Amino acid sequence: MLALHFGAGNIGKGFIGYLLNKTGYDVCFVDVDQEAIDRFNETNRYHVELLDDAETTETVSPVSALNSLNQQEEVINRIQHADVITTSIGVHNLHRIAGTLANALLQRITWNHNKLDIIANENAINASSTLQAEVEKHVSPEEMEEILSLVSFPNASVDRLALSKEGADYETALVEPFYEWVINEKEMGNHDLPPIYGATYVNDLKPFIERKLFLVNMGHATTAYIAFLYEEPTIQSALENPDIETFVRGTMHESAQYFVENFDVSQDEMNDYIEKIINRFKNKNISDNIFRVGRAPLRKLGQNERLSKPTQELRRSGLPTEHLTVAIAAGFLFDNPEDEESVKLQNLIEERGIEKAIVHVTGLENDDICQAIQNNYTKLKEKNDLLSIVNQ
Ligand SMILES: NC(=O)C1=CN([C@@H]2O[C@H](COP(=O)(O)OP(=O)(O)OC[C@H]3O[C@@H](n4cnc5c(N)ncnc54)[C@H](O)[C@@H]3O)[C@@H](O)[C@H]2O)C=CC1
Ligand SMILES: O=P(O)(O)OC[C@H]1O[C@](O)(CO)[C@@H](O)[C@@H]1O
Repeated sequence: MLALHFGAGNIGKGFIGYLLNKTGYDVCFVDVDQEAIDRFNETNRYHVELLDDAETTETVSPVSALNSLNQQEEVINRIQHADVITTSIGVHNLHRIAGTLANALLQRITWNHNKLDIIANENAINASSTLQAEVEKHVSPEEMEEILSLVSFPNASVDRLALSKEGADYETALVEPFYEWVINEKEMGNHDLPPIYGATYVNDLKPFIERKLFLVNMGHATTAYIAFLYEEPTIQSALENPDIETFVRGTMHESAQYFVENFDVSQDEMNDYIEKIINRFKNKNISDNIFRVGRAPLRKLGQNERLSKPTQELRRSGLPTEHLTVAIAAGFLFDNPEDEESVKLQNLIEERGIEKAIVHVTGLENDDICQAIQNNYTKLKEKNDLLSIVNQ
């Protein structure tokens, strides 16, 4: 069985490629990083090191790799033969592979009548549907209908902290022991293949992807943005400060109310989930740079994203958002000259002012929330004490 995976980065290697290999697939990565591609093809393997006390290491083999930029024909050929296609290239990059996919799928459906699932594993709501919409832009409505008679884009939620070693060590992915890959079975087209090892199949993905994005990703991004203000270099060093830990826990408890209110989940279950996440973040075997975790703040502060969406939903239900509006304000202060989106965000604030920037970036419509974010932005800038801002 052949699995074609776009994105040989942290999640590609440490999570998706690892589980596809365990299921019995030959994994072929498609990436744009030629050095990484060469390394895969030289050794046909890589290592996955668990961030546990034993530093358990497993080898993933056989693997191969192609370059999506200068090996188009080979990539198109593999898309036609693949049994499953997956991605983890970043949701903002999905449009970059859509043209190649469209071209290859049109060729594939003329001769290969096996059903195909294409699963985008990105931190976003319905990333596979986003990829489908991008593919749609490259074909006529009739061609898309033909493609969709054989090809499906099931949505998924992926949860595992995956990072790399310092320097360009293409051969080793570092991952926490925990993982959760949840796939919407109702949206799958091919039910004949063996289930993916370690994956969970559900009929309703919404509670899973939202729980992941609005608690794990929200909490992680919040820690990074607050850590930046406290000049802490890593998520772990930041969470050693009890004020930061208390604050991050506060954002999660606010967000959790959205789930208690809207899904079949109890307060106790949410409390347990929150404590597990905080312990994962504090894993003493991880040293996670805040600029990696906080990267791309324009995306993370966006309308349907980890911070703004739960805040909007909670306000709609009249529930508290005191912590979340501070976390959003901290996001607007995240200033990393090496991060393209952070630079754009700071320029936007400079050019249009913080008030307009908040509305523009978050899409939040409620005047009270926007005002609260703006007030908190000023207080954080003046270096007011974090917990006192929340309690004012
Ligand atoms: N690292 C983590 O802990 C987690 C990451 N994710 C999600 O997984 C996705 C990937 O994240 P990471 O693996 O951390 O990022 P990464 O930066 O380590 O890997 C992304 C890979 O995609 C490649 N890429 C970019 N554009 C491409 C293109 N057009 N064609 C082929 N390859 C391309 C890059 O060269 C890179 O190797 C993101 O959407 C992220 O939100 C989800 C859960 C956890
Ligand atoms: O592309 P994004 O959204 O920054 O996703 C990567 C982040 O998501 C996480 O899985 C959880 O917050 C982190 O490990 C990682 O920093």
